[in-house]
Amino acid sequence: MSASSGSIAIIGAGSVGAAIAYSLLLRQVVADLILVDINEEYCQAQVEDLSDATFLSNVRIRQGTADDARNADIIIISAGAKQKPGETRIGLIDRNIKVLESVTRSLQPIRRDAILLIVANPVDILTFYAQRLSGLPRNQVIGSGTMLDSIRLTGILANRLKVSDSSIHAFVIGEHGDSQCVAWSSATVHGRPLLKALPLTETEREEIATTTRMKADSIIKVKGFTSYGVAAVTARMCEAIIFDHRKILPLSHWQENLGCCLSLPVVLGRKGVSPFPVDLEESELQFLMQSAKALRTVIEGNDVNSVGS
Ligand SMILES: NC(=O)C1=CN([C@@H]2O[C@H](COP(=O)(O)OP(=O)(O)OC[C@H]3O[C@@H](n4cnc5c(N)ncnc54)[C@H](O)[C@@H]3O)[C@@H](O)[C@H]2O)C=CC1
Ligand SMILES: CC(=O)C(=O)O
Repeated sequence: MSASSGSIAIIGAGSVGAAIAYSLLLRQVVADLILVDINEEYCQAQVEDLSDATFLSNVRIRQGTADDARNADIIIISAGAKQKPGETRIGLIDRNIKVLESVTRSLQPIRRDAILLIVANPVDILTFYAQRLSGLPRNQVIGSGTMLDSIRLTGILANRLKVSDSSIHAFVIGEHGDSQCVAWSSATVHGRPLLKALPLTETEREEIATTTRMKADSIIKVKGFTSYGVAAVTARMCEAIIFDHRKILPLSHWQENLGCCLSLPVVLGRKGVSPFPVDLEESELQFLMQSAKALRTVIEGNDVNSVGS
């Protein structure tokens, strides 16, 4: 299989950026990958290491600058601080908003049809500010959001049902963080309501939702970071964009009615995201409202208020 002729720039070549590059390289999503990092020596070493794997694909990988990145089809932002064990994603806001400001400034003038993918945390808040700072249409600035949580949830459910992950459609919605919730009412297994195929008590549902929500914390506690899951998720997003798959995925995007960015299912293709309606039960809607309120509180209560306004 050969890669499409496009290019993807990854800004932030740490554990996550390198894992994303590796996934894109193996999946041959585009012909050219550009890695950019403030730590140029480290970035060069990551490129050297990754280039030892390019014999498996037709992808070229190189170190670049913001000038190179601004002309890419997709620009991924994985630059920023990561959580220490026990720290919340929201706790990263002060450090990572500064990184985002500097990165988005360096990307100007940005290609008008570029898609900006935000991966750094807190991803929903940073997606909101990246929309403001980049000047791109909001549908072209997307956060990886709860797609990773949804993959984690699907894995648990598939295990219980002893079926493949791909037979299950189940979404985590809201914040990629503590206020997220599972949209149980819309979950299906091969088209059948999931709760019919797998009757779960309220307590069991709560346990599954908690395990899903806490998975990153339990990994970070031991190895200090997560990278492979979000890398696979980002590669899938890039494929959907480059090949205009119009895949329905739970991603962080602008919510006009809620005044913030959070995850609900959207259609993802070459032009970015477009809405896809989802039916939620009243209790799920309440959770979603609470999640939006939690995110708005961070935006309103922070001294990042003036960013890009
Ligand atoms: N959305 C998600 O599901 C996930 C998000 N993350 C987030 O991804 C981010 C990166 O995590 P890691 O790669 O583990 O951290 P890391 O510390 O390994 O790498 C971060 C990189 O960003 C670079 N950087 C910092 N400021 C920069 C700037 N102004 N311009 C260019 N590069 C800059 C650093 O030099 C470093 O190489 C964190 O915010 C983390 O919380 C991590 C896992 C999953
Ligand atoms: C770190 C993070 O956001 C995750 O693995 O979900």
